[in-house]
Amino acid sequence: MAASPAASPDQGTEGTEHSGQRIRRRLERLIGIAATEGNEVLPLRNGDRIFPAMLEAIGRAERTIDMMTYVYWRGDIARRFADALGERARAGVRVRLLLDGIGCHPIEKDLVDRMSADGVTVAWFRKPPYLSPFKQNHRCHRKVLVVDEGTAFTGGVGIAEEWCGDARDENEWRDTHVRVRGPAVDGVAAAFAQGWAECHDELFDERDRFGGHEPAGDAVVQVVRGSASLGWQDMQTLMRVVLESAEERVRVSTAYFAPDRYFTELLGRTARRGVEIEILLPGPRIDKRVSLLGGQQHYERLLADGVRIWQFQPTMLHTKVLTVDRAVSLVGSTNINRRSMDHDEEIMLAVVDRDFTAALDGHFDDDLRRSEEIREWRWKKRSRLQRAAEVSILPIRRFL
Ligand SMILES: O=P(O)(O)OC[C@H](O)CO
Repeated sequence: MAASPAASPDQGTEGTEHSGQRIRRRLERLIGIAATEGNEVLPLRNGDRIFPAMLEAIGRAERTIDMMTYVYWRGDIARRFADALGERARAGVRVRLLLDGIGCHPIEKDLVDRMSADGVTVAWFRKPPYLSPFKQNHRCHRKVLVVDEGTAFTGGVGIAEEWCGDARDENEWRDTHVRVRGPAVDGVAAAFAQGWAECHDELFDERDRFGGHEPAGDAVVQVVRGSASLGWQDMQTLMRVVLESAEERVRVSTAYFAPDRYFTELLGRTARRGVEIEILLPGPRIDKRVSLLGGQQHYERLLADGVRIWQFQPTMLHTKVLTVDRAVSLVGSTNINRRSMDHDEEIMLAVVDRDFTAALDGHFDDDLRRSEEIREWRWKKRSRLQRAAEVSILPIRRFL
């Protein structure tokens, strides 16, 4: 792990290790997926660090590149990825790119044609209109890159100009991605394989070696995949277990916060039993105001329960990160909304690592310095227009 550790003011090393181990075992038993040891997980903050790391890994690929994304839009960065993937395909690397049929709709068609001509196998995930209406609502929201079965990336970043830069102003979105090395790469690769299997006949070939992984670091990682479901699903269990296990502090930073009644109540209940709950959300620069409204209907209740809520001011906040008790971090594609919990294909890494968690908590502290807290007394005095807007989205809240 490359992050600089921050000593916990409230909890010593032993305490965080105990919390981490307890949450790890609960997750293993209740989700049924073993965590792996010996991983290196490197946090990457904003496009200035995320994109060079991804492009570097692509450039070094010798055998296989698998990439899936919900967002592949436009701009110079979109062309740079297409060039990098195409160059490797021309060099004989097997390159597979899975694009969500709705999320990636804005991609330039000639980029897709160019990549295909270079030998990249491009597949579309549930692309309308050749789709049953029952499937339209279930999108591939995962962002995954796996290179040579040994290096993986996941997190919130989309391949588009909006994500370039360092969150300095409204044109540079704030996001967090991670690079993973070690046995947890298999779980990330499986998240790609699940989507690919649905869209393409060939799942693997002789270029996949299926070798073992050398230890690459100290982090314990469980890879949790979420999939559309009518009933309870693993992503919901993951969130429920970490909230119910938290003893000291939970920090959430999420692009889209519109939980259902169950998770709203669970957040409130967790705060009422004395756990500090801090939620960081986008503010005036949010790209989808309707999503903000979906969460704002819950603010009054959450604030009354003692939950603290901030809104990030400079630009769109697009992160999907949660830390618990300075011991465990969740990072991946999952927002705290119904789309991520009920409808879409998601991936989240549960990372049991004190240093990694300290690094993400440090990012959170930095972000708070550029955020405004929502105060309960002021929120109660919000305008009638705002209240009416909150009510107006109720009929569509289950799709947010
Ligand atoms: O769904 P997210 O969180 O990946 O965000 C992508 C949005 O469509 C951006 O507008």
